[in-house]
Amino acid sequence: MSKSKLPPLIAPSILSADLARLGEDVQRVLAAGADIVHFDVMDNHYVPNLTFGPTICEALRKYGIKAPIDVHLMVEPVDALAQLFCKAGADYVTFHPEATRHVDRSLQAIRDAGCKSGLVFNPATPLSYLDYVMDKVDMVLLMSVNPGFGGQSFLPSALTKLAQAREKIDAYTAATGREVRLEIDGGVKVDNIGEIAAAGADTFVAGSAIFNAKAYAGTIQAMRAAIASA
Ligand SMILES: O=C(CO)[C@@H](O)[C@H](O)COP(=O)(O)O
Repeated sequence: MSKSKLPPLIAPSILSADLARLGEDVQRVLAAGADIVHFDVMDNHYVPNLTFGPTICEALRKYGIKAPIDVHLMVEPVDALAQLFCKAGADYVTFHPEATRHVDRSLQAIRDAGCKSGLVFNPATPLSYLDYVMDKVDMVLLMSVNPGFGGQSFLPSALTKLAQAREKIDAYTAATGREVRLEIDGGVKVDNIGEIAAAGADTFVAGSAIFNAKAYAGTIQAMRAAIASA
């Protein structure tokens, strides 16, 4: 197992934010030290839950949120919504490869729209998709829960998969010089983030662990300390 050489990014998932005061809550979590905003888009079709669309992303930009917005599409089909999120101010747009017919084309379309692109892997989705499209991927997102809901427990099998993804990304970076982020999402807490970092993640989505904490800054600092000592 090897750690990533990229600086770690803490990405609070707004699924667990105070949705009645979203702009304010996102500003608070960024002021507390978060790096990027993780935006979980659910369509009640690809996953059995329904959240927010591009208008909310646009509203956060209008409210003054300047941090990168990392949109995780749990939707099927992918392409039309991906385009709308790029127009609405997203920086990263990631999607599940099995939710689109043409993975390569969907990745390219996101890049053409000016965003960074990425693929998301459910616990049982094979990483082999990456072997064919790594040149068009800026972010690999591994789900450590089955997607659809916040507050679930981290699946330990994700640690092995993280190490496998780390190996693929490191080999790719060594051959091309291009960096690809490795993000983990689901059940990430202060007490397991160290072993998650040691397995190779560099971008850490945390919803309930941050937004349900009384002190956002204390939780984010504790996460950074655990990552640093992993
Ligand atoms: O995408 C998802 C769930 O589908 C995640 O982003 C969760 O929202 C993370 O929440 P916690 O497990 O950290 O509470």
